[in-house]
Amino acid sequence: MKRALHFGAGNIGRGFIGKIISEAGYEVIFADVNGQVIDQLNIDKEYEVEVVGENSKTDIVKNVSGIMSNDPEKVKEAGLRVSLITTAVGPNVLKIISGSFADVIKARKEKGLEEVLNIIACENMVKGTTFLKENIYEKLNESEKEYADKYIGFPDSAVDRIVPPVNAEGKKPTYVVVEEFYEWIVDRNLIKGDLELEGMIKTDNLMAYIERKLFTLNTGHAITAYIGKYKKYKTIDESIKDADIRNIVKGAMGESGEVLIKRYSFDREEHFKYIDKIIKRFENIYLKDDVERVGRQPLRKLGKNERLIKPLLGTLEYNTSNENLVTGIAYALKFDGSDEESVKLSSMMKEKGLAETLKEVTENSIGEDITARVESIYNKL
Ligand SMILES: NC(=O)c1ccc[n+]([C@@H]2O[C@H](COP(=O)([O-])OP(=O)(O)OC[C@H]3O[C@@H](n4cnc5c(N)ncnc54)[C@H](O)[C@@H]3O)[C@@H](O)[C@H]2O)c1
Ligand SMILES: O=P(O)(O)OC[C@@H](O)[C@@H](O)[C@H](O)[C@H](O)CO
Repeated sequence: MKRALHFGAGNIGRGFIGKIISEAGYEVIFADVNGQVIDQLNIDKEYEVEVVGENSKTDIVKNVSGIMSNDPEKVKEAGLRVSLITTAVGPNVLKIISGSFADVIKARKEKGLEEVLNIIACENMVKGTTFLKENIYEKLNESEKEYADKYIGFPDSAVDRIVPPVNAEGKKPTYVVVEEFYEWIVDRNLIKGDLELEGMIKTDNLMAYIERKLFTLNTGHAITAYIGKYKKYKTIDESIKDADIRNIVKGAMGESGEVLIKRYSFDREEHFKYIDKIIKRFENIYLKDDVERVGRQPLRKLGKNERLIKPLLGTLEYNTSNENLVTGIAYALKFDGSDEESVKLSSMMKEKGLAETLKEVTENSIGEDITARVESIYNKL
């Protein structure tokens, strides 16, 4: 049986990527720092995935096990036995785990392995695998880099499935609830060997797909969360039902859409159908997706290559409208989530003020005009 190693046995790891890989006939070894989940995977060797929506169903994912990600020997041992390594740990964690990947590559070279290994980061970021590869290569010497160039593929990917955290009474810590929709798109040109997985779409045009997903779904999702939290809604489906929020969210997705249509020559009618389908996904009452989860890590989400600022910069490039995106950014700055980055953002806003905070988190990528417009909306909240 083919084997795969997946870093991040969280929502997406178990609810999407690990499930797809297991159902493609692989044994899946999960690596995580969450001992409770790892222990449960090793006890049961399977876990339950509830697919919720109009046609709900329960799937059992089999042939799984777990190792602690911070046990270098276990990670190296697993890395020698697999042909595929994937991640879903969060963009901020990729740098932290890059050393484990470097150790696996060194061990495979020492052992003289000539089988190919594909490494795919399945994160909400543009070119996550390329970023991971850069961090890995910093830890390799010249001959190890030559080995990696020959035998290791680093294809970038775009992942899409809404998978909220769940604490269901009487369910195991490995139980996960997912929506029906899923889309995993991988850059065909960077795959080594013949990686064929049912449920994985290979493309020559990955950037278009990554930007379409991140700057449509995640742009709208974030703004739904930020305004929803401000208006004291708990879940995404409650927020998107609020007509004022819906108008701003659809407006922002449309503004970002105009940029994507110009940049990638998307068919306009098709793209706006894609937007409508995503809004319907936000309305899924069975997901009970918390606005806190969707708004988490606002410093990351206000980054210049991220879901709010990158589309806004596109509107400046193409001279198209952006008032809803600007509104969304103002609400993002108001987000009082409980995660570390939200707490940091709140203290930055208190200590430095809006203009300085925006300048820092967006790496000085938006000018004074936009900042003034954000500030004027922010001050009325
Ligand atoms: N949840 C979704 O709807 C969704 C959908 C598409 C993409 N994503 C992306 O997938 C990634 C993971 O998101 P998630 O929602 O599954 O988050 P999550 O918090 O549920 O899962 C992340 C997992 O990584 C683990 N982790 C942290 N540090 C680690 C380390 N050093 N080694 C191994 N594991 C470690 C955590 O313990 C956790 O289990 C993010 O990039 C996210 O943007 C999420
Ligand atoms: O995971 P994040 O923090 O980048 O963004 C939160 C959500 O928007 C995200 O997890 C979506 O549910 C997901 O991108 C859907 O494919």
